[in-house]
Amino acid sequence: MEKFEYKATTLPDLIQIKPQVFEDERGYFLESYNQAFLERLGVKKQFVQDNESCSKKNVLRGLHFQYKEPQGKLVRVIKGMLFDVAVDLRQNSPTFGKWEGFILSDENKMQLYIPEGFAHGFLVLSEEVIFHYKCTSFYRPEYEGGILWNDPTLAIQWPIEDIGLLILSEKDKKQQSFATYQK
Ligand SMILES: Cc1cn([C@H]2C[C@H](O)[C@@H](COP(=O)(O)OP(=O)(O)O[C@H]3O[C@H](C)C(=O)[C@H](O)[C@H]3O)O2)c(=O)[nH]c1=O
Repeated sequence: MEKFEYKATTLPDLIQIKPQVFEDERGYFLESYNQAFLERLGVKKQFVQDNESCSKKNVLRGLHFQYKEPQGKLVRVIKGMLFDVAVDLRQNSPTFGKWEGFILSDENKMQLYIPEGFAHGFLVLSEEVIFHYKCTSFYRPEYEGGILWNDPTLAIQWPIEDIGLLILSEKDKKQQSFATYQK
C-alpha cells in the first residue's frame, strides 16, 4: 500500500509529496520520509543532513542555493503555514528561470522534493513556522549563492500582506540579481 501521494509540478523533477496520515483517538502518525518511495520517484541521491528552522510571521528566507555540491531538499512544515518557492536555475533546463510557489502547512502536510540546481526560499504566513528539511549534500557556506527575493526578472508573486513588515536577514537584503546567473 503506497503511503504517499505525489504530483508533478510545472518544473521538471520538482515533486509535490503528500504522506498518508493515520489518525486515531490519540492523534496522528505519518511517515515523513521513505527512501524506497523517493527512489521510485527517481530520487537516487541519499540525504546526508537534516535541518530545522523556526521563523516568525513575515520572515522571508531565501532565495538560496549551493553552486557547488548543490543540495536536493525534501522540505516540510511541522508547525504553521508558509509560501514555499523553488526556482529552476539549471542552465540547460527548459524552465530555467521559472519559479513555482506552494502553500505548505501543518494542515496540508504537503512536502516538496526540490532537486539540486534549484534556488529555494519561503515566506512565513502564520504567527510562527517550524520548518524541517533533508539535504542531499552537506552545508558548504563557501559555495552558497543567493538571488534577491524580489528580483524583477523572476517576478515571484509573494503573498506579502504588508511589505513594511517583511523580515529579512542582512544577507538576504543584499542577494544578487538573477541576471548574475543568466548565461
Ligand atoms: C543553512 C545552514 C545554516 N547554518 C548556520 C549558518 C548561520 O549561522 C545560521 C543561519 O543560517 P542562514 O541565515 O543561512 O539560514 P537560512 O536563511 O534559514 O538559510 C536556509 O534558507 C533557505 C530557505 C534554504 O533553503 C537553505 O537551506 C538555507 O540557505 O545557521 C548551518 O550551520 N548549517 C546549515 O545548513
